[in-house]
Amino acid sequence: MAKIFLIGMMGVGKSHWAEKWARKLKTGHYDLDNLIENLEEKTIPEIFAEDGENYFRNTEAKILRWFGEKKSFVLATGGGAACFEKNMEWMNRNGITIWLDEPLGILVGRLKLGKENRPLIKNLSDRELHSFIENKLLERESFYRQAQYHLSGSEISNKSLEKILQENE
Ligand SMILES: Nc1ncnc2c1ncn2[C@@H]1O[C@H](COP(=O)(O)OP(=O)(O)OP(=O)(O)O)[C@@H](O)[C@H]1O
Ligand SMILES: O=C(O)C1=C[C@@H](O)[C@@H](O)[C@H](O)C1
Ligand SMILES: [Mg+2]
Repeated sequence: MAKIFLIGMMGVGKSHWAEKWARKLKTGHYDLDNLIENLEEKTIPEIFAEDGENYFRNTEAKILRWFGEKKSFVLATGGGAACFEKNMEWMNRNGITIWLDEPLGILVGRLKLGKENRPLIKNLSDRELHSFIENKLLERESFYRQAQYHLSGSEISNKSLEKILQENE
């Protein structure tokens, strides 16, 4: 049984790995962004546009705390979740936190193809996207660094997950 919180920048692969790793661990796989959308019955861009980012961040923090009760899961948080409402401290007290990290070029390349569902980058040109992500990484790094584990590039693997789990048995 493991309580795993995946954190890191948008596009790094939190949703992708949460699904894979939950299947491997035969446990529940959750995505904080999807849970917010289901609760609000709106897409994330709609929530940002109609209710504002503050409302989104409050809802994100509230739903995150549901995981205090759960015994086993892999949760993909949203890209900003670690950086608001003392969420990082809370996750560190309530499970294993893993920062997934990829070089800027990889993030930008992936995000170019997936702007529509991400309100913070939806209206940016490709050139603006590059500097936006670069600045956001600088702004957020001090939060992400608080995670118990930091996996970067090729370190993001099943093998690393197994090692982390062994250390936390
Ligand atoms: N290791 C990988 N190899 C190739 N493509 C990947 C990999 N990880 C993620 N991707 C692709 O990159 C895109 C972004 O991944 P994903 O949605 O998992 O990111 P995220 O960290 O959950 O982002 P967000 O914070 O915006 O929810 C997706 O299209 C996904 O399929
Ligand atoms: O990096 C962010 O602030 C965000 C990332 C996404 O996962 C969503 O939570 C939302 O688009 C905001
Ligand atoms: Mg995601």
